[in-house]
Amino acid sequence: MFMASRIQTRAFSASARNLSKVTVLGAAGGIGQPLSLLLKLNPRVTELALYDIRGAPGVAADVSHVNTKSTVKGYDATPSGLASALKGAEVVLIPAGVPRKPGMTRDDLFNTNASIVRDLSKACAENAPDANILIISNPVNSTVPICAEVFKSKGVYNPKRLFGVTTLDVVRASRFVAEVKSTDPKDENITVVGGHSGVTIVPLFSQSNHPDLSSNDALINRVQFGGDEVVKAKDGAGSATLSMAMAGARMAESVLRAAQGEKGVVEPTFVDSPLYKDQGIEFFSSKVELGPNGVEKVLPVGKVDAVEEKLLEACFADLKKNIEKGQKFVAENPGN
Ligand SMILES: NC(=O)c1ccc[n+]([C@@H]2O[C@H](COP(=O)([O-])OP(=O)(O)OC[C@H]3O[C@@H](n4cnc5c(N)ncnc54)[C@H](O)[C@@H]3O)[C@@H](O)[C@H]2O)c1
Ligand SMILES: O=C(O)C[C@H](O)C(=O)O
Repeated sequence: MFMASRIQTRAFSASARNLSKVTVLGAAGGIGQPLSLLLKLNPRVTELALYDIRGAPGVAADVSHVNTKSTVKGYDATPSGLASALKGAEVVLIPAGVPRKPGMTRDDLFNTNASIVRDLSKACAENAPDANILIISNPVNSTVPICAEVFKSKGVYNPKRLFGVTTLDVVRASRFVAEVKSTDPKDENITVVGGHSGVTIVPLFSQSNHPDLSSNDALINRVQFGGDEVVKAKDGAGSATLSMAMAGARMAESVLRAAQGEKGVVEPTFVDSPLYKDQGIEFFSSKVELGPNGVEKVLPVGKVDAVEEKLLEACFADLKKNIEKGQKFVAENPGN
């Protein structure tokens, strides 16, 4: 009887039993705090683990008073604190790192954020090798390949479990289109593919309810450089945090829905992708069907028009460089 119940318990994954530990690395930051709050409000999250190099216990104490069922714990900024925050996690969100100031590109963050993401990825590979890793830290086009290289070096790389969070690009696209067309953003489903910076962000309006918008240069530019609007308005105090928290929480919710057995969950995300590997592009953001094992299926980009064809060409050139820069960084700077 005892043996039978043990075997039965093991037969169900934590997710199938709806026990989901979610960890945020960089939890005390501009994104980390509202993201932690939104995760605390998500009934799919049963345990919330918050880690930062400063301030995570305080954020955890605060968020823990929200009267939802999940437990919340803030971890000390020590290697053992980080390891404990990660052990048993099903989803790890990483918004750790510095944000842009006006005049900077996301690539200008590389020198600081590459080593932060490398070191946190190492901790993930060692303590939560089977977790779904959701990378928010910029430049996403390079930090996701950095994480992949670290997992490979530890022999635990599973391309189905690594996601660059590009949700904010589709959130913005649907909002901006709704402003132009006087519609409700919830009815606007805009596909955005490529990467997450400048011209690597490619909206495919020809596939939307408004194919005419694919010749609207101002709108294309707004989607590609939407992040700059916020950086400029914050005037040195950082970049998007609140809209990003919403987008990150949506991505985490989708991963958990799929993990808990829901079929047909589709999100745009920057993943190890077969779509343009023949052109040397190893990672690409497109619609991805999620499942209990992470990436279930990378969906094709579909039909694009002549304008979008040109946008994709410009995207490929930059994206390839960004990806290779991340891979080279880990090869030359493996860290401890
Ligand atoms: N993917 C996207 O769409 C998207 C959107 C917005 C911002 N971002 C990026 O997210 C990152 C964070 O932005 P923010 O506004 O929250 O910045 P922030 O400076 O407000 O917060 C970053 C947090 O990371 C923490 N941190 C730094 N190094 C760490 C480490 N080694 N381990 C754990 N925590 C560490 C800091 O202490 C800080 O609390 C930036 O790189 C930004 O460019 C990405
Ligand atoms: O613009 C930034 O630097 C932050 C983020 O990538 C965004 O798109 O808002």
